[in-house]
This record gives sequence, C-alpha cells and structure tokens, in this order.
Amino acid sequence: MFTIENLRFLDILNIPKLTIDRQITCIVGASGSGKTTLLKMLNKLIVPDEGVILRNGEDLAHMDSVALRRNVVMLGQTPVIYPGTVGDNLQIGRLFSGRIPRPESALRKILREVELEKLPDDRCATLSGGEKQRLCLARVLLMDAETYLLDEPSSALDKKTEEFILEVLIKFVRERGKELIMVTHSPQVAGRFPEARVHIVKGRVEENTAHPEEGNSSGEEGQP
Ligand SMILES: Nc1ncnc2c1ncn2[C@@H]1O[C@H](COP(=O)(O)OP(=O)(O)OP(=O)(O)O)[C@@H](O)[C@H]1O
Repeated sequence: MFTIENLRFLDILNIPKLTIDRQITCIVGASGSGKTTLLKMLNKLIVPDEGVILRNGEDLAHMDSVALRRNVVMLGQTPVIYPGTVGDNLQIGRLFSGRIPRPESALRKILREVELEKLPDDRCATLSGGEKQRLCLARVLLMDAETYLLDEPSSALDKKTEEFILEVLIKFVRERGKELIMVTHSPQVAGRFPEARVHIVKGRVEENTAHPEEGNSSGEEGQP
C-alpha cells in the first residue's frame, strides 16, 4: 500500500493526495502524462522535489533504497540483460536484493513457467526481444518481492509477449498475495480492474476509482 501526499516533481507531477491500496492497480493516461515517473517514485528510482510517499505507513525518504527495492521490484519498458548465461541473469536479481541464489532446479522451473525454452547454462547473446522480456519476468518472479511495478511499453512490438507477461504476473500476484501496480496502455486490461484505476492527466490524478475523492472533479481540465 502506498500513500502519496503533496507530491511535486518538476512540472511533471502534481499530486495532492493518492492512495494505492488494492491488490492490483492500473495506472492509465496519455503518453507523456507522467505515469512512468510516478511508478519510478514508488521504488525511489526518482525522488520527488516535494511531498511524502509512504509505503505501508513508512516514509520512503527514510528508507534504504536497496532494502526498498528488495520488496518493490520494477519490470521496466525495455528488458535489461546482463553479460553471461541465462542462469546468471536469473540469479543476479536475487544477488542485487541480498537474497541467496536458487538451485538449478528452481531456475529450470521458473523458465518453464515463463515458457522460455532455454537452459540455465545457455548464453543470452542470441535471445530474441520476446525471450529477453520473458527472462526479465523470470528474474523478477524469482526475487519473490512483495510489490511488483510493471511499466508496459506503449508500442510493444510483440503484443503477444506483453499479454503473456501480464497474465503470468497477475496469476503470480493473486496466488501469492502480492501487490501489482501497472502502467497499461490497453483499455481491455484497464477495463478488467475498474475498482482500482488511476487516471493521470498532465501529471495530475484525474480519477482514482478506489478513492473517488482524490480525483480532480470536473474532468474538463487537461484532458489528453
Ligand atoms: N527526469 C526527468 N527530467 C525531465 N523531464 C522528464 C524526466 N523524466 C521524464 N520527463 C518528461 O516528463 C514527461 C512524463 O514522462 P513519463 O515517462 O512519466 O510519461 P508516461 O506517461 O509514462 O509516458 P508513456 O506512456 O509514453 O510511457 C515527459 O514529457 C518526459 O519527457
């Protein structure tokens, strides 16, 4: 759960109050409205100029970034692959978050779950774009974080992979009682979560269906 109060960042975000407290929340809005910036603030990849962000009541400003990112993991718009093998790329997330490596059997299992037909010893250099995305998904699932931040690319070249990643993540989050906050450009996806949809318009919260009192009232100003 996140609570944001009086947040300002450059002329990009201006959010007096925002509560994100459902298991799955969608952030929607036009390109350039500030969705990614907002998401990055939730695990301190960006720090606001003003305002407070609380996670489960604790102020992010007073939290160690590494400790925070152990529990709040972001799957970004472009896959990040490190030199080495598929296995190295899986374990590195655990390493970064101070967790012990998983055994080979767990790596094979997670590769099956994300339907990546590779072995832990395989090299990454020749992976396709979609395979890289699946590998990054497997890496963050293996981190077993509490909160997942998903930034869906606006112009996914491979829509099928994007949909697959989303479905795997939603299932994982539901089965394990995790939290998912996702930026989505798909009206179909956002339509599946009408109870927790945050609509950002020009850096302001136009609507938060979970907390209607937090949205800008009229909807006339700043429509995309
Ligand atoms: N660190 C920064 N400094 C200055 N401007 C920035 C910074 N980060 C983002 N911006 C600008 O802020 C605006 C919002 O960017 P952001 O990536 O948050 O939008 P978005 O809603 O996620 O867009 P998209 O849907 O296209 O991914 C853009 O105009 C972007 O160029």
